[in-house]
Amino acid sequence: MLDAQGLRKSYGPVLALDAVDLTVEKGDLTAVLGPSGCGKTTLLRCVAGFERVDAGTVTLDGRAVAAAGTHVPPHRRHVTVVPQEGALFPHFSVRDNVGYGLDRSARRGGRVDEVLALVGLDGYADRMPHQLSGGQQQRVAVARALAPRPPLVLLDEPFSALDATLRTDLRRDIRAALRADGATAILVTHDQGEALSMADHIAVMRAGRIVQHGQSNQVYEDPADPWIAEFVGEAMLLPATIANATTVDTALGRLPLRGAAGAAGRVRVLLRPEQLSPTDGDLAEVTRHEYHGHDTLLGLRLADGTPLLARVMGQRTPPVGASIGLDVLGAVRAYGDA
Ligand SMILES: Nc1ncnc2c1ncn2[C@@H]1O[C@H](COP(=O)(O)OP(=O)(O)OP(=O)(O)O)[C@@H](O)[C@H]1O
Repeated sequence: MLDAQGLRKSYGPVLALDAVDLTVEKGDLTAVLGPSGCGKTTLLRCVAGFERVDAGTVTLDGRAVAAAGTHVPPHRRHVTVVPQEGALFPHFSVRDNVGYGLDRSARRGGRVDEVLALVGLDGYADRMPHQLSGGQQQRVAVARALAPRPPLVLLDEPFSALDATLRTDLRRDIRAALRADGATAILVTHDQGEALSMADHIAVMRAGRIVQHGQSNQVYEDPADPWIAEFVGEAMLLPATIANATTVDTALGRLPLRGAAGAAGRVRVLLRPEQLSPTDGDLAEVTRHEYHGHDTLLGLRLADGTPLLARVMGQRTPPVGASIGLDVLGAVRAYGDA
């Protein structure tokens, strides 16, 4: 549905996009995930047509909308945007906000009620925006973006102004609404949890480039480099020595490698806290607890001083000061830049 190739965009001396490629299949929700200032919003604006690209092409549903000598303006790209805060028309009812971009036959055909139901706002059509909570306003903004069945919906940090509890429900409901409507969407976020819980695919962006693009679980389990590993979740990078093609020696013993060993010799391996499971033994000392309700992060220290984290469920939490052994679950990814 979207094929962007070699996008470049500078603002004076700042290179905001540096040869960005991004493809999104029909019906897919792709998160563009990256830290502040990496170019996410610029990428959205180039796709939507609010910015002209300096180089590269954007093809939407088979049609070139940006290329050398071509710049199709935003209203002719038919892409819709859900901004950070809904930007609803304050003097229009919910129905009129959602129906704004629709022709008369679509409005009469019940599309407004259909998309309001999809976002969980059955019965709200006659309210005014100021009679809605922040979360409900964002739901209306999503309904409005879905209503004309655009080729692509762009969600620009749509939940960032909402509190944490509300965000969780909204993510789930908006993901379900996009899916039920068969929409193709890009979600821009700097929130790893949001990207992982909502998106089918994640494109990780750093300093104007997409540094990894894959299925969400792949990006989390098999990050392309240590920076991505640390950016998408809690990561420990443990010094290790390649033992053979399939295993590596670490302070936690010999561990199976995920993928090929690559370079021989000294490496670092990626461990996630949920891969470490406490057992009987005296490999590590528990130094602290970080309680999260559904689980606890244990701060650990190995005999050589190496700090580690293990994520455990409540009933198995060893106390601070305890000596424990550690089982490592699953394989580890090695990085050759030790
Ligand atoms: N209109 C502009 N003029 C000058 N520089 C800009 C402009 N818009 C963006 N930039 C710069 O381009 C770079 C990328 O900005 P962009 O807003 O795309 O990042 P972002 O990843 O969306 O950040 P955030 O998450 O903070 O919104 C930044 O260095 C930013 O300062």
